[in-house]
Amino acid sequence: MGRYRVRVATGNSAFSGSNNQVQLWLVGLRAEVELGLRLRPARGQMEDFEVDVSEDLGPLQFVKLRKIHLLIKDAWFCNHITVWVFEQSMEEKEIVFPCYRWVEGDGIICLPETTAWMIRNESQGLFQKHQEEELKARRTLYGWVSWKKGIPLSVAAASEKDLPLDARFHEEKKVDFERTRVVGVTEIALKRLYTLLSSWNSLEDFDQIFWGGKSALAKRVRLSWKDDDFFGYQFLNGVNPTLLRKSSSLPTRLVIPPGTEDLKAQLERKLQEGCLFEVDFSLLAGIQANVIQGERQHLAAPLLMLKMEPDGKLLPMVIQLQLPGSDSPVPPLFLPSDPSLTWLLAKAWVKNSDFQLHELQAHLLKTHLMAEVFAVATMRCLPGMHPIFKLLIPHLRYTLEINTRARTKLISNGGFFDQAVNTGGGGHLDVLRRATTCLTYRSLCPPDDLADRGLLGVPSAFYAHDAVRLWDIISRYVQGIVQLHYLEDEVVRSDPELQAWCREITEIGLCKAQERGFPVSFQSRDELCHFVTMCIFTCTAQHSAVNQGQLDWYTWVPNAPCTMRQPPPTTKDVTLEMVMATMPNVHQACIQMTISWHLGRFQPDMVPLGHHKEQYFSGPGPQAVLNRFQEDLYTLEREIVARNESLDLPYEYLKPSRIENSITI
Ligand SMILES: CC/C=C\C[C@@H](/C=C/C=C\C/C=C\C/C=C\C/C=C\CCC(=O)O)OO
Ligand SMILES: [Fe+2]
Repeated sequence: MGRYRVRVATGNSAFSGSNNQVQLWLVGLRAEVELGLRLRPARGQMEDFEVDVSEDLGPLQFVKLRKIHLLIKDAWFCNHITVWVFEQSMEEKEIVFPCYRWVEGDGIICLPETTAWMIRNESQGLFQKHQEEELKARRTLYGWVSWKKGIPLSVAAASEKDLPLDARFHEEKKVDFERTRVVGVTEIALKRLYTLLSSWNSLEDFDQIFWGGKSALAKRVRLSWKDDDFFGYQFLNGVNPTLLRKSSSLPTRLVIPPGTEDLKAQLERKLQEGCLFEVDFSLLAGIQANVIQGERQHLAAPLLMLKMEPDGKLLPMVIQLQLPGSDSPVPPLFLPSDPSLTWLLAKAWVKNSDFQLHELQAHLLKTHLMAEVFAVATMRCLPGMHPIFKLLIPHLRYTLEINTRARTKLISNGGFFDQAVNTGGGGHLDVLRRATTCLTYRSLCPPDDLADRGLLGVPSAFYAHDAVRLWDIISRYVQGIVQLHYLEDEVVRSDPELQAWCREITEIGLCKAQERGFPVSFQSRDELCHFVTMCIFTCTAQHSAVNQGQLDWYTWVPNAPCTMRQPPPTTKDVTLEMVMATMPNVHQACIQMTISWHLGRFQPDMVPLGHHKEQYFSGPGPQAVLNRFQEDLYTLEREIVARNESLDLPYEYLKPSRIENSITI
């Protein structure tokens, strides 16, 4: 018995309130009581009321709530219920029941109090029963589907409309996304009209469409894209810093033609000096090129060799556009000393190839699709009261919807890849399949990946430096939360939901990825922390590193052509006509500009890394861990700002204030 003050907190997004009435129960260890209220929750409001309860409820464990509609169902977004307990001769006690979900229909929803997982063994099985019922319902809502064979599984949803309401964009996000889509459609139409009667036979003609959404750096790209140091810089700190690696030997595919022995000597000297680097696009070899409006497109599988200069500049030394083969046992090598248009076209082929592997491997597969596997497995295996659910859920916001939209608009039949990209038309799916077969756990963990690629400690590798710093900061945050909940390794080993989550990711979502280093169980807190750190890093920092740069590096189309309309050159005699016949046409270039702007622009409702408002945990312990996380991020922010001040090209993509807390675009 005692007096209770109850606070009902409603979400702040549009339509979060409800005209339906809400009924509440307090459920204690010894009894439960219906509060007899009929509340109409209002958007953004916290509504308090007090009740005297005659029964002895015992320690509160749940709040149950139900929305009652007379005529019209009106969904309600409940943030949380907070209860203050006034008991005789005891100071007031605050108990929080997190929700952060839509309440639809008229079913009863059970909200465990925030520390339930820690006391689950003393609750006469009440929490266990709740967890089982919750996961049963979630497994019905969140199903797996194989969208295309040979790539990670996705959420079962033909379009975003099929997703559960809790996975959908909130109104503000949806309106913004649709508005910019309309802007994009309009922009493409206007550019087509504007260029209908104009020429398209010089590189400067791309200026005719170089308006609309673009950044200051995009304007710099337009001026500097032909420069070799600007070209090389992008493999270190551009939109795709994932392919560059330090050479440990001359690649076997690099067949040196007779008469170019001095090139071989230069390469070997740079190798000996430890400053030879390479980017190998062999993954593209043999991929079927797209046919766009009846016009066959073309693909290459380049190898690029670069040298790291003492001043930190990375300069291209040689480009081989195709693998040696029976029809071309000694493919031509293109050099900086070649005629300028020849060398420019060879570099354009490298950047077109980089566009393919960036968008499909680094961006879609290694961030979006990985995050989707984490999201579906989390919803299917971890109950809301589980500490790893609480840790991860803020980093999974909106991901299922943006990925579903990508599958229906970008990489679908007739989508933008089919309309304007030379791996479109089905080749893009083969690239995804090949990339999936070489997707290792190590490649998703920067300390391992950058060590394997020889990029640790390289002064001008700003992505590498910032990625390792962020990994360490996120790792400390994860360890802080894990150590509050798993007091020893045995607790990890004996947590059935956690072990099921691990298996569901590796064996189901990633289609038996244990052969590529992914775990099928966690044997220690360290193993758990490493994996969860990888999840959060992938969903936040890594996506920021490979998504934001689309606006900067892809809107000046010649810097990263989305398609190539003629075969790669086999001689050094390249004319401007050949270059312009190869580069994307007006329509393809307009699509590239618009999509790059749409996907790379700053999201208006973005939540910066570590600054989500939802409070899934309560108490001083978790709050101190989150505070430390935010402090560490702020320290890194200041470090990066200070470093960037001395740079001609500041590296901004891993500035914590620019990293979104989840993959939403
Ligand atoms: C290869 C894709 C890489 C990563 C996925 C990407 C997510 C994209 C998700 C949705 C984008 C879908 C469509 C774009 C929407 C509008 C574009 C604007 C205008 C297009 C004109 C038109 O609609 O005809 O990560 O960011
Ligand atoms: Fe993205």
